[in-house]
Amino acid sequence: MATPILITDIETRDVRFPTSKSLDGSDAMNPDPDYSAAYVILKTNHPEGIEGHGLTFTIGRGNELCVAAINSIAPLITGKSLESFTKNMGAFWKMITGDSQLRWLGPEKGVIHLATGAIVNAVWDLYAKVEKKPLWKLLADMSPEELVSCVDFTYITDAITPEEALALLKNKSASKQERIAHLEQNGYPAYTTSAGWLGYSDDKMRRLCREAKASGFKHMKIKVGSDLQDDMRRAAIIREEIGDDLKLMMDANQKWDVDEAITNMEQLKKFNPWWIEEPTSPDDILGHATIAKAVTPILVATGEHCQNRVMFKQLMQAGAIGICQIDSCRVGGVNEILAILLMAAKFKIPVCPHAGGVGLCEYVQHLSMIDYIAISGSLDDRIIEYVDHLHEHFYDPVILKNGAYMPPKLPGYSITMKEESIKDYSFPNGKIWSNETTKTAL
Ligand SMILES: C[C@H](O)[C@@H](O)CC(=O)C(=O)O
Ligand SMILES: [Mg+2]
Repeated sequence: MATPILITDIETRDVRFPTSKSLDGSDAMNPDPDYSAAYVILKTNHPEGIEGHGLTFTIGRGNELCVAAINSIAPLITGKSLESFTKNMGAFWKMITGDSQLRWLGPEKGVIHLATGAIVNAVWDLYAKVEKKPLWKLLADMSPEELVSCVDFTYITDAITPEEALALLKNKSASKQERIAHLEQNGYPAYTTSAGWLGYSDDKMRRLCREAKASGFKHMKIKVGSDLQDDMRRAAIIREEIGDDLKLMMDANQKWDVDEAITNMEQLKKFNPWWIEEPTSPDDILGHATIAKAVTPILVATGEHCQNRVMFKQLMQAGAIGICQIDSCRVGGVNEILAILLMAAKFKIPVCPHAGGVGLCEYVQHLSMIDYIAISGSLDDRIIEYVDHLHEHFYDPVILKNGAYMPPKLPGYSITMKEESIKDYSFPNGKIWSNETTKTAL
């Protein structure tokens, strides 16, 4: 009998990139983000030294809280075998989120859930590396029954039951190989946000629009929500650069009240946006429904701050979203994402993941691919966000060809950061942060 693979130790790191210096990632609500990762490494006794890596994304201050929360969850998995989790991934997830004392900190929301995302994703990374498959392939090779068993249906059976999920997956099962072949040939379509960060000058925006168009993107997103006149001016510049053929999306990052969102979109609709993202508070389900009704045919998109599957369920049931933006670590990792993908497929809502952050592009490509291969079976109105920052810090960075994500080939969840990067960007003592010029510039 093979020796069980044990999780022998868990290491955590606080890694921060000073992106606020160049205003990369800036928006109306978050004008100076430092893209950061609460990073976790699962050490094992695997003979080849395989480790599980995961991260949860924050924008700087407070990253240390996520690291502390990861350390609080760590004893739940330390000393246990990988197999004890993988034999029933749904039970594994319930064990993590159901801890009777930690649960009080959420439940399933906020810092503790962000930390859950990092740990759960690290376990999936380890699982995929041990199986020598990229995560999307590990999931694609699972039977419908195995996929369903990864999901905790607690609180969502009024929207989808395990039996319905199974039927949905079985329906797509026979044609999985065709879709895998399509992805390997053409990739998964992407859109870029990199031209439209709020802090960029008009000249920079114009240059980046031209570059993005030349590299094959058919969709672009800009930030709105600061000052309406400024939003109109910037939208006009972008439309001038990209023409009428490319799709334009707008992201208000929760800046508006419900009525304000409706009146502002009345003005901004002249630029023909495909969707308005996070028009108001992420917790306001009925507010989103009101906006969605008022701004149609513009779609309402949200999800990057949607804390769990229950909120997604309500957004879908209320007809409040036209686009579902899963976030790989805001909710509790791969298991909960599968629950959301299944509900989105049932409600026929396209999933276009959020990826504006460090490592999020690396993560979400796997999620959209499994959605296409095994769950929704469709690419219609589905695109993955791409931001052109910090990929050089990962061992297996995303590969885009002609505006599409190519399926990752290396085993794991593509989230392993280079040791040198972890060391240099560790906060507050890494080289980058102890360097006086960095401090002065911030
Ligand atoms: C602070 C982040 O960069 C945020 O603006 C990302 C985002 O809203 C998106 O990518 O969408
Ligand atoms: Mg957004």
